[in-house]
Amino acid sequence: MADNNSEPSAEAKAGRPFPVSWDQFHRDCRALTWRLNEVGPFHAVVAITRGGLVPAAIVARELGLRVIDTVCIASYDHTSQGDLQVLKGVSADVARLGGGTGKGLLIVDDLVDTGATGRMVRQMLPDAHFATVYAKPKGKPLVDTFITEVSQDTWIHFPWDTALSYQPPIRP
Ligand SMILES: O=P(O)(O)OC[C@H]1O[C@H](OP(=O)(O)OP(=O)(O)O)[C@H](O)[C@@H]1O
Ligand code: HPA
Ligand SMILES: [Mg+2]
Repeated sequence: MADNNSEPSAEAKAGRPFPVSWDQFHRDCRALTWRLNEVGPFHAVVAITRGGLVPAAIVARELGLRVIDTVCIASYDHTSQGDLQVLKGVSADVARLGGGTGKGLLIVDDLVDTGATGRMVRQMLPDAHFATVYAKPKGKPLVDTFITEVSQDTWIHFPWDTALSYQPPIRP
């Protein structure tokens, strides 16, 4: 935390860190796919970029899906949430596969936090199945299938955003 007169650091604002390794992420994606396998079959995967690209690749591999589209949305600059920007919507081919409402399509993202991103994609594809690997309580009602819930004051550190570094001992 910074001194009394200045803003708390981004890390402090983000609360508890929850680091996720590549191994853990892969295992959680596989667990998600086992659940999705009970719900499908799906015509195609729609990944919410960029974070959804990594689980979408793993889920698509496990479910034997080769049609993968993206919805490109940006809102966070590291831990600061800004206005949502839709940079690209669903492609015409995949929208047609989902009959215009997303029926039979699988939307994948790494997590829901406030739910703002998920809400926007649900408006585009109301009948699609929405899956995330992690969910915080505010966003959870928007998701059809997820694997791990973390508290709202937790910040998930994904392996593609982090690197191994020295940690000082708890007792100096
Ligand atoms: O539920 P919300 O509060 O909307 O937050 C969740 C979204 O935030 C992150 O994306 P971000 O906008 O950081 O872009 P990125 O995927 O490119 O990192 C994350 O990947 C989710 O898509
Ligand atoms: O907890 C989070 N971790 C990484 N990116 C995020 N975007 C929204 N919430 C998070
Ligand atoms: Mg994202």
